[in-house]
Amino acid sequence: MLHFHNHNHCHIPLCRQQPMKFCMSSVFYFLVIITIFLPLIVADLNSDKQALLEFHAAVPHRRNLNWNSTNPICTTWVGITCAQDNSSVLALRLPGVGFIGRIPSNTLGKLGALKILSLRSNRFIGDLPSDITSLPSLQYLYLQHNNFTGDLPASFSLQLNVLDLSFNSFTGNISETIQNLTSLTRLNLQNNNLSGAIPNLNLTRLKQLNLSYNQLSGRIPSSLQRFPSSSFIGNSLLCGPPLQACSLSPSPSPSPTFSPPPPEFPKKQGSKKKLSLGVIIAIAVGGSVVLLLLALIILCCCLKKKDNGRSSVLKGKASGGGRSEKPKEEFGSGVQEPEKNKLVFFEGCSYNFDLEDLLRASAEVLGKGSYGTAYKAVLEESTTVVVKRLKEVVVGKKDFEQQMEIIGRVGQHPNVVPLRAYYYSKDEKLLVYDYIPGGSLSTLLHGDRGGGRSPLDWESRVKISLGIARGISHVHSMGGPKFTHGNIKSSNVLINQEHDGCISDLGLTPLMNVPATPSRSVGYRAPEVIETRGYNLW
Ligand SMILES: Nc1ncnc2c1ncn2[C@@H]1O[C@H](COP(=O)(O)OP(=O)(O)OP(=O)(O)O)[C@@H](O)[C@H]1O
Repeated sequence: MLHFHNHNHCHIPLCRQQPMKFCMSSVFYFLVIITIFLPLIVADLNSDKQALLEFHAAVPHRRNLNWNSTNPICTTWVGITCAQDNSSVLALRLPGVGFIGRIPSNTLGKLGALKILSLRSNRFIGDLPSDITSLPSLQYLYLQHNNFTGDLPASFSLQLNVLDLSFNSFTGNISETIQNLTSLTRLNLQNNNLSGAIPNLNLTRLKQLNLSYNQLSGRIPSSLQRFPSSSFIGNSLLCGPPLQACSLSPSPSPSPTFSPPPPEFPKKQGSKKKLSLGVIIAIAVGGSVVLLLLALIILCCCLKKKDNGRSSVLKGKASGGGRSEKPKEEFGSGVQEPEKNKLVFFEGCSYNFDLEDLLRASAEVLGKGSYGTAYKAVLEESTTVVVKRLKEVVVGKKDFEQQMEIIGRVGQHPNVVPLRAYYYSKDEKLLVYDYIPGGSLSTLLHGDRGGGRSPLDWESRVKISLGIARGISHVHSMGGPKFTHGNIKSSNVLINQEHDGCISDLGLTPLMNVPATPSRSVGYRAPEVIETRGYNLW
């Protein structure tokens, strides 16, 4: 790269003839190279840092990001992921941190190695600088749920894998340049003000497309007809499969072939028949009955919807496909004051999402326990957590927070599943744990009773039991004299990557209105002694 040998000053014969001079000139060139190129090696991170500081200074925000020029960027700055050798910033994830305002160009657009940019759920306004969308290494761009305006940028990084600009106020056409994004797997532009025709996007890797709720018009290109109608609904001027067929005659005069025939009203003049009184009464009675039935059905639907309203938290995206509802509508009173009711993260937790992100995540029910329902929630790439939705919490906010503080502190042990965050409001109490992919000891022992199941060997049982014992011992030594796990059973023992047992769900009993099991709150008793409902013997 340096092409040192091309510089005629130090070709080999000369060096042989003048060894001393050669040495001196070598040292000189070496120093020159170091002086010139060493700063270039670290320049990447420094220039990234500078660009981030400029962005930070220019855009007001609510949450403290700890972006202090004296702190190391890769380890202390919130939302930053660096390359392994700390040479550059690879990901910037700052969803829901309360940014308000425009993104100035020449700030984030200078992060030359950036692969992931997530600025979802903030309050950005104005144009999206094109230097961001065309960042050369950018693969994932999440800018949904902001208030960007102006035309969609026309230049995009050719590496883009995911482009989500949904729920903004972008105007203008969808640029044909999107056709060049051959790596694109997900394109979400729903709920903007985009207009014009959809370009023919022959993108074979594209798996998810959402252009719904814009003002797009014309025929859906054949290359996109493989997507469901939910990808296009809410664009009244759009036609062709999978939506309704296009009218062949665009002229205002209705075409006899393709326009629906006008409704046939009885002609006053032409009709000479008069209805008898009996028929009129029958129609009136029948009509009233139908109306009454309709009213009843609507009432039932409304009541059912209201009932399901609260339990729709975290279910919203589980089915995928259609237009996603705004979480505030789903969540009801629990998020009416987002400033006050926020997720509380414990110290040392590297997660960086907020309540809205959590509610928007696709979720799957893991199971319903005595304390509530556990969901597996998949946030952005590589972030999977378990959200436990507590029911029948009987203590007030202060006691709840105190107990959380103890659980958070006690959970710092390899054999305890750590509680990462919690959320408390009048109507909603959520706990966020790491997702442990190994599943529970209960499933390991009792799950899949098909013929092919081999029982858990003794070595594993001993290892898991020792892990549980270490976890419990730690809980007792750290939690103080009154703090116990309170609900030890095999579904609350999860198997970590080292095939070790980790206890979860500790310390919840004092919060709940669980059926009276007298000895639970005062200390550990074997589950088969105190458990009044079904239990698993291991
Ligand atoms: N952090 C986690 N990672 C993976 N799976 C989990 C996690 N937490 C809970 N689970 C699993 O989710 C399911 C439901 O768990 P949950 O704790 O809600 O109910 P439970 O353990 O059956 O009863 P209880 O509410 O009395 O603890 C269980 O199968 C459990 O093993």
